[in-house]
Amino acid sequence: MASSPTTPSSMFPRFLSFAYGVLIFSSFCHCRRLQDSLKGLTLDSVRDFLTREEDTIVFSLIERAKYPYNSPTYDPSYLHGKFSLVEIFVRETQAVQAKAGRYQNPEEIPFFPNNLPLSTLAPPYKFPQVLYPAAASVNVTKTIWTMYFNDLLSLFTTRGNDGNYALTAASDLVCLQALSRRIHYGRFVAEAKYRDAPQDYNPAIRAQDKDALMKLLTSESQEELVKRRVKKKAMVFGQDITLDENDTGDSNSNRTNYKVDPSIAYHLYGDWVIPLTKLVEVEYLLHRLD
Ligand SMILES: C=C(O[C@@H]1C=C(C(=O)O)C=C[C@H]1O)C(=O)O
Repeated sequence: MASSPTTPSSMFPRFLSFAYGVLIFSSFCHCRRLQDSLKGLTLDSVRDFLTREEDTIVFSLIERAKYPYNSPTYDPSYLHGKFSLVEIFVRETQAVQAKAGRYQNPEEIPFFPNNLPLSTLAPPYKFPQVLYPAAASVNVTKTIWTMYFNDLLSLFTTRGNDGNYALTAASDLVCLQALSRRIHYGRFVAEAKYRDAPQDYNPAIRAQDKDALMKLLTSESQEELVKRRVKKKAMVFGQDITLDENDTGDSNSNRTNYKVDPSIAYHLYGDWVIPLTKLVEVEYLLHRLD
């Protein structure tokens, strides 16, 4: 028996139910995305954050590289006291920032938490609390401080002294804060990874097995991508721009002089930023079942 012909009018209800289905499905996806973005915590969203932080870090290094090393900034004897100019600058600036509410945001961690004013001028803001409270206090600011002054600074500044010590200290603080925010974001990365696969992480957490945790959270391909992208950002953001007489500014020439050597940016990430982020991830996960 021949089947009845499919007329446009008989297709219409089918089309409607199909469209309705698509609508329900897409609003379900939208709700999921909305929930995720409200929780702010998917591996994609934390990686987006880290990508944006790369810009801040590369720009902060470029700004610091405007000044030579300026050693009196770091030498306590320059002020005839116990502290260097940079340490006093950081302590006092962070105290002002604490008053303005900077450390209400769980992404922000001060370098010198003692001596910060207890009250803030800013009324409290309800930042999403997505971290596991017992694990949230992981803190590697001391390691970042030592790494920055002992290993990093001399790699991307020229030798010399131009007297701009206050500007130098101000640029150092911006670098330190950007590095610290990125590295301590490892807590959020770890939380996202844990929520994706608690069954994979729980045995290693119970055994307090740091090596197993390190293995679970490591993605070598992602690390390579990050390092190459940072190198490229240092090339693009830090190139000297010169205009010839007839240059409209549209062409991409003059890519040879960089304000910060792109391979230093690559190694900064490979040798310090990524390993410290992973250290933070491991330390966070060790307390994820406390
Ligand atoms: C941050 C992550 O975890 C690890 C650390 C990475 C980093 O610091 O860039 C990259 C890949 C992972 O080995 C991630 O997976 O994105």
